[in-house]
Amino acid sequence: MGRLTEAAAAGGGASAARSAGPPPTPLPLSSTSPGCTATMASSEEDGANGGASEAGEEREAPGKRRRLGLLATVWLTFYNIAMTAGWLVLAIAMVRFYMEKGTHKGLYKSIQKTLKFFQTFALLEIVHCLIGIVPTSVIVAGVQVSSRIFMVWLITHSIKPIQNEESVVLFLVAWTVTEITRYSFYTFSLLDHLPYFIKWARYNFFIILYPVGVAGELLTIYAALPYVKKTGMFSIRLPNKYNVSFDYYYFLLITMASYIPLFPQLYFHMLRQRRKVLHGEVIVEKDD
Ligand SMILES: CCCCCCCCCCCCC/C=C/C(=O)SCCNC(=O)CCNC(=O)[C@H](O)C(C)(C)COP(=O)(O)OP(=O)(O)OC[C@H]1O[C@@H](n2cnc3c(N)ncnc32)[C@H](O)[C@@H]1OP(=O)(O)O
Repeated sequence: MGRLTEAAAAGGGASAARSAGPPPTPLPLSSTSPGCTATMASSEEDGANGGASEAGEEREAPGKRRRLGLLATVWLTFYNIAMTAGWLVLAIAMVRFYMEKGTHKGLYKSIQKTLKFFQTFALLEIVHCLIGIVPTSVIVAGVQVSSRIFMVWLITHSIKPIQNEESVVLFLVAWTVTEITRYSFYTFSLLDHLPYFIKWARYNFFIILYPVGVAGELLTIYAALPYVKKTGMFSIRLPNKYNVSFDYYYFLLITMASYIPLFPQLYFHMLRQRRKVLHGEVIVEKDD
């Protein structure tokens, strides 16, 4: 497979880029629903085919979206408004906490309920993709959401001694700014009144916020390692009647290592989306 990048200069953003694009390329992974794409490899596969996922299939997702149109639009509008509001509440709580206390110590504890609620609610993003009401790649959404859920529940919630680390603030701030921008982008897009600065923010902020967030996450996991090793938490030792063993410490090391191949894929995916949406480029996969 060779990659050909064309500047479409259509200026119509993602939707125009989609309609100008060629028929979808067969995907390396089969998808699980008509509206879902299942690869991180190319942006037009992620979004531009609108969900037609198998070779030779007609574009199903646009049809499906039309059929589900009203219900899907109402639900997504509600969902995005709720998520924007949730992350705004979180942002205000963090700013207020810091202004009142002058320290980040105790910040996580004070906002943890809101954070857990809204970040867990974001699992619905995988469902949205699986049922085909958004064309985002299920793998991209899955990696993004599961790494957040992992950070919230299996790291910061479970390992109290690391809750006051500066690195926690780092990823909290990166997540919060990102999500306010992202969900308001979706909301205004659905309402057909997208201010340019929100579109610009959605496809520019991540350039800094993604590495900042990932650095915060990795430093937090790193800070958790000594505690996990000392306590043996979430680990299963032999001998036991099931004859299985699991070491959470090594699991964390493997998770940290998995950022090396996975994060660049997410980052480059976003850079491709940025070129497509802000500069109207069409990225075309062609068979040699
Ligand atoms: C068990 C342990 C697992 C651990 C795994 C470890 C490895 C992890 C490695 C990587 C870790 C990453 C950690 C993340 C950290 C951070 O988040 S730091 C903060 C900065 N973060 C960001 O900037 C995130 C940016 N990334 C993204 O936005 C995502 O990749 C995305 C959320 C999945 C979005 O992907 P994308 O394909 O670009 O989707 P969109 O362009 O947004 O959407 C495509 C179309 O779908 C429509 N749409 C999507 N969602 C909605 C919705 N909720 N409502 C309405 N519409 C939606 C969207 O509008 C697009 O439609 P069109 O405009 O018609 O194209």
